[in-house]
Amino acid sequence: MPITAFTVPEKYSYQNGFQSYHETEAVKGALPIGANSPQKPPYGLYAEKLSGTAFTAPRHENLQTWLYRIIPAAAHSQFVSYERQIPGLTGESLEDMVQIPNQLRWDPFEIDENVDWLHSLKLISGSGSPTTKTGLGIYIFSAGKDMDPRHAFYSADGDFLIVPQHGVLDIQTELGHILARPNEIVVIPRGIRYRVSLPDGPVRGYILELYQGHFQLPELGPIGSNGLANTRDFQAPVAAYEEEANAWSLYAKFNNNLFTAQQNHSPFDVVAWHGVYYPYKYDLGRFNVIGSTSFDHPDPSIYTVLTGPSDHLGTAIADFVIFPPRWLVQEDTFRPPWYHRNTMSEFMGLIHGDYDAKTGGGFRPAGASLHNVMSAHGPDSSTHEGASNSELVPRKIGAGSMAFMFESCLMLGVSRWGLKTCEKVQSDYNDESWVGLKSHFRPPKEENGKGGGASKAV
Ligand SMILES: O=C(O)Cc1cc(O)ccc1O
Ligand SMILES: [Fe+2]
Repeated sequence: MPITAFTVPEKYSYQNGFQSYHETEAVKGALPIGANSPQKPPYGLYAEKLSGTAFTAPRHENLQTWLYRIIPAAAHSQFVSYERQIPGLTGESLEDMVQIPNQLRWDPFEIDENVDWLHSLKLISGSGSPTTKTGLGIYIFSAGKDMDPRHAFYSADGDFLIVPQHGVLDIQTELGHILARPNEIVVIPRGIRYRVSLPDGPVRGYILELYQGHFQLPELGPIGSNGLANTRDFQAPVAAYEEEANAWSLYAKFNNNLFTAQQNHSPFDVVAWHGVYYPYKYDLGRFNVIGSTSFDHPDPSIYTVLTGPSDHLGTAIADFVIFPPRWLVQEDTFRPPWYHRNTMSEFMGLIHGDYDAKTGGGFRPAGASLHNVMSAHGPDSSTHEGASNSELVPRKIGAGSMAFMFESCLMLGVSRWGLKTCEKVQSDYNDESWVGLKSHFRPPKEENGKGGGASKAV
């Protein structure tokens, strides 16, 4: 169910709509009328353009926003390499990742209470490169401290799709405030500066960074004009600003390295903005689930919330797919996911509850799994046993659960941190899940010594 019974302070006000043209002003009259860059913008503000696509991108893809701010973003010292190492982020690189066909599963990642959001980012998997704006990166975060009140961060590498698993993220962005709780997601597009504090204690979760393009809503095809994640349920912040002449540090993630620069004014000084390039959040409880009401288990693409398309229609660099609570009613059907091998790779996480393909207990909230290109997988043996014998009455599954998948057309590499340093890889994943699967093959008895081409194994 959507999050409804939660009162939020007024600073968290939102405007609704996915890639809708929004305009918002924290001070009435701060937006110029009928022009973007007048000789003197209202109230002595500077006009600044933020481009999320090429200037010349076609209109339906073009993502730009005009900001009206107290001091331009350019007013900072030169960036220098950030000397402090962030284990699992700096020092890891997409080029050094290993590609292996093994099915991988991770125990839950622990919360590190000693670090803030920025210092908690761990690159676990990915493919491509931010330098060529290709592919994606997958990160784990777990933090127990607010970011310093005068630190701000941005990634030049791509769009962050943040999946909180534990705790509340208070995200102050240049374009306004966003509060994100587990079962909600936040997208912070490339370049937007923000600061994360933790109003409710430690946090943990997953991030998909799209180095290429931007997230879109999937096509609905024969589903029609509504369904899945509905456009109006995406929420963008309203303009909020502060004016502060103190010493600030700015951190930039640039090809997965960190750089820092200094400035003497708050980066959160945008008084008004208008455009279609902005951060937003979405409550996964609002997802309208479509499913089979006759027979067979459908492809999980029916659960796609957002897609990061490649240049090939229907093939994603990264799909964000969820497995919400839903009714299963199919007749004469093996209802959990089938056994399969997929040309796409599948990285999965669990926000809370359980996942219907893995009842054996090894896939736990805050853990993860990776089934790479053509790596065979499917229900574990206990799930197979249960689902092949259960009475097929209508059944609600996943109450209180939310699993998700980052699905990519690319072969995903795994970082040194992901494979070794984190010490969470389960060595018994195959044994626990599939190696014990038994043969149930009972061919009909041969009549007159004829028929059947089966050879007997010796
Ligand atoms: O492997 C998985 O658990 C994810 C998945 C779910 C499903 O319902 C169908 C295919 C699929 O890859
Ligand atoms: Fe799968």
